[in-house]
Amino acid sequence: MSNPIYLAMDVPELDRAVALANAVKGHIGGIKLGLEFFCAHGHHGVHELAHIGLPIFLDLKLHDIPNTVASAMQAIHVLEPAIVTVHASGGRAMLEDAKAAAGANTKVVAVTVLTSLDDNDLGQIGYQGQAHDQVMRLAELAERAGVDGIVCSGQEVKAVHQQWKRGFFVVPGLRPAGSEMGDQKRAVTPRQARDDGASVLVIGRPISRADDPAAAARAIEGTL
Ligand SMILES: O=c1ccn([C@@H]2O[C@H](COP(=O)(O)O)[C@@H](O)[C@H]2O)c(=O)[nH]1
Repeated sequence: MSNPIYLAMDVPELDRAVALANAVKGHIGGIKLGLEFFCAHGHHGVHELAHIGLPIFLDLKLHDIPNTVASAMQAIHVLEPAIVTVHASGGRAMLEDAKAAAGANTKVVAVTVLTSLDDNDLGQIGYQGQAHDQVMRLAELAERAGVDGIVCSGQEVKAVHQQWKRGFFVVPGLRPAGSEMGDQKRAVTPRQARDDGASVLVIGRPISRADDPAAAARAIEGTL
């Protein structure tokens, strides 16, 4: 089985990002580039990291009207990303158009409820009920719309996996036992997420901010 760990490359400087990727590449299965990286370094930055030879996950969390999201998907097609994120709450038509515009080798995954939100936060933005129920609802919408899978926390992935057997599940908000939560609120360990059916484990700060990122990545890999 291939290594499910994707390193979240949330470092602002391109040379640091390349150095970090080179340091840990033997212990990860892919590289996740988010908004921070893409806004700073664009296509050039993606090419620089693609040279390392690992799959690239563009975590752009696209969320707009269907035509705009489809156009954005076409614009990043040339980068041949393995995975791209869109927001499930953009609605069914947006999800369908995003999938139709993506390349055949790109998985489109829909972000359900950010792992930095808990039930209380959801109440503040007007959602009734619990994060778990909202994730399940949006997972059903994503499956019907024909995208490849969803992004959810490790607290929901087992239930989603039972409901959507062939789905592709990206799980961020992972924390090895004893590490700092930071802004993550629905966190589990990488091992638990993997055991519960995660396809991809997104891990950032526990590796990128470690004194020895390669040792941290190797230690997490060893727990899987
Ligand atoms: O619900 C979500 C969706 C995306 N993310 C992203 O994952 C990483 C997590 O980084 P850590 O440092 O391991 O917390 C980060 O790039 C987020 O943008 C998420 O955390 N939750």
